[in-house]
Amino acid sequence: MLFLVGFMASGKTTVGSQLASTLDRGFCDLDCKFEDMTQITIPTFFEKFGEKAFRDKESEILCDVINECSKKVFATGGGCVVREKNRVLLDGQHVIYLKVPFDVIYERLTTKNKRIRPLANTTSKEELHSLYEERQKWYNSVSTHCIECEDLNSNEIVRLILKELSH
Ligand SMILES: Nc1ncnc2c1ncn2[C@@H]1O[C@H](COP(=O)(O)OP(=O)(O)OP(=O)(O)O)[C@@H](O)[C@H]1O
Ligand SMILES: O=C(O)C1=C[C@@H](O)[C@@H](O)[C@H](O)C1
Ligand SMILES: [Mg+2]
Repeated sequence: MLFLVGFMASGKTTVGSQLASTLDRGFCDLDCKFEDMTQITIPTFFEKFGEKAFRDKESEILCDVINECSKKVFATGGGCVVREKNRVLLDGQHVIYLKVPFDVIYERLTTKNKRIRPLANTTSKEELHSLYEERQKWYNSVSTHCIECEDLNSNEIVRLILKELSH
């Protein structure tokens, strides 16, 4: 099992699916799995049931996939590392942190990919920056490999990950 962690819009879905096909493995995006299982979109789930209920379900799904022990590549939700329980679950797994500077993230969130994100769409740039800073310690602590993505394209990031994993 291989997990990708990182802030919203850091490239987990893009890089994860490319990495999975390069490795000839299955790919699973845990945000998509959440929506498949609950039959409700994440923004609507947040609206109806709130963040705590979202985090409970997110944890349950992470626990299930870890117990399944498949060989897939998993893209986690950006806030998956917030819960201590999830950080413990990820302990012992191969976890890749896609580290992207905040300015790049912010640019992507506001221009490139305006997918509705409950925590990004209603938050100011300053608040998002604090959230980004607050989470750094958790992304760092759960990850076995940190990839400084900077301005690399997804092919280059996949290549770097493969190099890291071969060590
Ligand atoms: N290396 C990259 N260089 C430039 N743009 C990228 C790169 N990786 C991803 N992107 C773009 O950034 C946006 C966010 O990427 P992606 O959806 O893969 O991130 P994510 O971490 O899965 O985000 P989230 O799950 O929060 O939606 C997309 O528009 C994607 O095309
Ligand atoms: O950063 C976050 O807390 C989130 C990121 C998304 O991937 C989703 O999991 C959800 O919108 C919460
Ligand atoms: Mg994603």
